[in-house]
Amino acid sequence: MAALLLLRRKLSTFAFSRVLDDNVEGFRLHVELNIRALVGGYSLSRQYSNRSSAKKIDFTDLTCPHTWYPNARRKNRKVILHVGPTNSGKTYQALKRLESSPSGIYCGPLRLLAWEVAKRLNKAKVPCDLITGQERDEVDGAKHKSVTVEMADVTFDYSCAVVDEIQMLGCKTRGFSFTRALLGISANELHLCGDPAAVPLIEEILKVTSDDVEVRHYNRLSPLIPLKKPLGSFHNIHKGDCIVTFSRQKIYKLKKEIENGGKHLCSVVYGSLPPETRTRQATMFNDSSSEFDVLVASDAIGMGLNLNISRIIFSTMKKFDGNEMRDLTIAEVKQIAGRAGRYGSKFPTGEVTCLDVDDLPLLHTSLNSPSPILERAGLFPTFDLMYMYSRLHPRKGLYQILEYFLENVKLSQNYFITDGAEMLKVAAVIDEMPLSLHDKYLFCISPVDMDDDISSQGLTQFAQSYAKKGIVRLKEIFTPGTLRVPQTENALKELESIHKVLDLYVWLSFRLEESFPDRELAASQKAICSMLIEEFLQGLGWQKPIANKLPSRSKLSTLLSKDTTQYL
Ligand SMILES: Nc1ncnc2c1ncn2[C@@H]1O[C@H](COP(=O)(O)OP(=O)(O)OP(=O)(O)O)[C@@H](O)[C@H]1O
Ligand SMILES: [Mg+2]
Repeated sequence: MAALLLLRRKLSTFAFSRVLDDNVEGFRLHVELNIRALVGGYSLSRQYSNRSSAKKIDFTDLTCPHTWYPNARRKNRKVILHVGPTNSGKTYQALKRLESSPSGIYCGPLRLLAWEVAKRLNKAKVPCDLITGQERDEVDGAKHKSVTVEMADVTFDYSCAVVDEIQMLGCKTRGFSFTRALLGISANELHLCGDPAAVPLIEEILKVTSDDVEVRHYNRLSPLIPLKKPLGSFHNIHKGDCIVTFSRQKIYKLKKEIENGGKHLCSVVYGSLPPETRTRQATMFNDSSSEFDVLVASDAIGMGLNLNISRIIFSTMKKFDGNEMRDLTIAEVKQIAGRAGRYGSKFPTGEVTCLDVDDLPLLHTSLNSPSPILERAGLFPTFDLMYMYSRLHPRKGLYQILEYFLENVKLSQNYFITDGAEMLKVAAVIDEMPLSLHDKYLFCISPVDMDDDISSQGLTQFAQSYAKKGIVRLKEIFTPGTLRVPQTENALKELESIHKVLDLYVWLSFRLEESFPDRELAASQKAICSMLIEEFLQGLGWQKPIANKLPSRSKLSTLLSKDTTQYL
């Protein structure tokens, strides 16, 4: 951990899984602009102006979340649900509409998808910004935006909006961001793409809005064949195969094993890999002139992505979900299997199988069953509700406020409360610091991984410095020029964590610009981290000489010895 200095405070580890992505933009706009938000039919500003009547408001009443979005409620939105199996052209049709609209927004669940859509629109001469928690790639004259769903702006008026993978509104950690997009985006046309299992719930939720809802059903565009035979041995791997497994150790083990066979080089994609590395690994696999013709991946590839995969091979049908090992759900199996044989790709007929014969029955039954109907959508109290509540209870810290809301919240039958465990972990650490409620909240929704020691210590350090001095210089915590190519898998994990800390700095720099002034340095060091990780990945297993994949060693060492943004 040579690169991270002054990380003094060790945090206790928690058993919860990773929770929140970035949704601060939405919340901040909420605070600034949503003073007219309606709670249970009352105007919050009117009620709030009078303390005694404010006391009568039950801020934990979340039974009418559609009233939180006055802009969308003023519209008579035309909502089109594009539903069907994977690879049926749902996103394609919605994007065609987006492309031909005078202004619009695409909201996706993954940075990779937002990136793919921005690239596609710009290529089609429709200028499109790419906005994620840690990126603002603005294009001259753009009236379109491609964003990760947490960044959707619910105060802006669009001609057309697309929310992809809408069934994610049932996700226990990120569901509320999809619900917010569903209820809050103000657009003439709102296109929702996803699994048919979400249709009844969405229709029910939208009964209380004045939207017109139309459902369009799609069929698969090209066949997906579930094989009766398992792979059996890695000797049977061929070009275009993607082996799916769920732990990073297993990913590296499989990559080594396949590469040591001497026939194939493997790209890898998994969640904690820096997003830019994931993008490059996926691009390398997709590129038919590249020697990386096999993919080893986790379920990080499982949603909406168009990759040149001919066959998906499940190395296991079980996954650790933060608490226990469990079988993959029907929806997960279908999503992952659906990456094989994408229409219009090099492999238009897809195949799917397992490594082990014992796993085949679960694969086959999952592929033949409909996904269970979604019963409820995620919801989370908005910052302004918590803020109003805090004004009446000034002694309570953010932890107590969050806990109070999570325990007392009232919901209609269409909703469940999103898991607040990650936010509570952060609140427990920063509540004693002299920070405003809003700043504390901001740290709570930042993309910190509190289960990762280095990442959580980074957050603590940033919050402490910010509380004490109001300005956080990156060099206080990080020494540029000390990053090295990892030699072991542990060193690799450490580098991934350092990347997360740098990523957190960039994220904070977009929200507290003056207090986190070293965005460029953090971004350049992030880029170096991902190159070093890729260098490590290339050094694994069997080696073929590879031309021009990365900067040469000498170029890399020049990069490492000075601060640069050259590779951003
Ligand atoms: N009408 C079409 N003409 C040409 N290409 C198409 C057409 N429809 C779909 N495609 C292509 O087929 C592939 C799959 O389409 P798309 O990504 O829209 O499927 P999807 O139903 O959204 O799948 P998923 O559920 O996995 O997200 C994409 O590469 C897309 O560009
Ligand atoms: Mg799609």
